Amino acid sequence: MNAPIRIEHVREHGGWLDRYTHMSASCQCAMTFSVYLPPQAEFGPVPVLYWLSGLTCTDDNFRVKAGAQRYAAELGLVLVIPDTSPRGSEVPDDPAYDLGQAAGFYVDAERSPWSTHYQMHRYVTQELIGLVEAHFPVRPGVRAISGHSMGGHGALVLALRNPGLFRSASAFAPICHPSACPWGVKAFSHYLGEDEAAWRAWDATCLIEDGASAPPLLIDQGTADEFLSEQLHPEDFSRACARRGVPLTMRWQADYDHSYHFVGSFIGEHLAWHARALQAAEAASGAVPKGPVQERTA
Ligand SMILES: N[C@@H](CCC(=O)N[C@@H](CSC=O)C(=O)NCC(=O)O)C(=O)O
Repeated sequence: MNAPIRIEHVREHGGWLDRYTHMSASCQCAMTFSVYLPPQAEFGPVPVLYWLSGLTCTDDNFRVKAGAQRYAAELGLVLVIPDTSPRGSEVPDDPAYDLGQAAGFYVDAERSPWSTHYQMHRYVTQELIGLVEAHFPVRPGVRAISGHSMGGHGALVLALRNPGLFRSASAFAPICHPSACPWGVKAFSHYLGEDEAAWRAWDATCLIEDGASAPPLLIDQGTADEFLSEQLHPEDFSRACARRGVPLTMRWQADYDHSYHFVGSFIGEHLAWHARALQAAEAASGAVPKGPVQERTA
């Protein structure tokens, strides 16, 4: 595995905010990601949190808008922030903001012309985790995941499809039931095809209904979110979790919208929650953690 090439190096909160590029075998194009290394990482490996961003984002939105690095520095967490899709002139795109580049939906596409490059699930769960654990000061297997909107859907689905890969998962205003909302139906029709039965393996609500096991889950949802009623359906996910006995901390945040003002207001609480969950999971298990190649078969 080739080492990623560092293209930015910025001092922040006593640590370093870096950006890297590398050739991705999964996505068959150059991919960019950011990493925040807290001060504690100078002295040895620390736990890591993967952040997945939403529609229209690159790795930049989270790192400049959420204010997470200050909390990561306090808690001793590495942050890994991938891009939201494959990129480049050779990568198929669509003029709409909710399909194609910046709208990868964290699935492994099965349909032409998308399937050659749009392998974001495999990219994050196998290639990126493998690369991070080979080249950065992270404790192998001590991983959490979080994300916003399309990235919240990604965080839930990656955790549910890959038991043991992440020890905790959280989301801000996630697209909880993509098979039942316009954003998800459009993306899944293009990336996965018209057979809706195949969508269930990429839909957090359906995965819970179909018996997936889950790490500790936390969701924050703003009550003034402009996308809430049409696109997000957190009540479907809550109901499925309740029916299947899956523990979920679902918090309704009065008057918050869908933006990074909302994410930034609660990111510190999410990172602290993950840090506690990672510590508890590490204390509870002496077992060798699972590697990135182990994946739930759909
Ligand atoms: N029509 C809007 C939609 C874009 C948008 O709101 N994107 C959100 C994520 S929505 C679900 O994934 C976002 O994170 N935007 C970036 C930001 O920095 O706020 C539009 O095109 O503007």
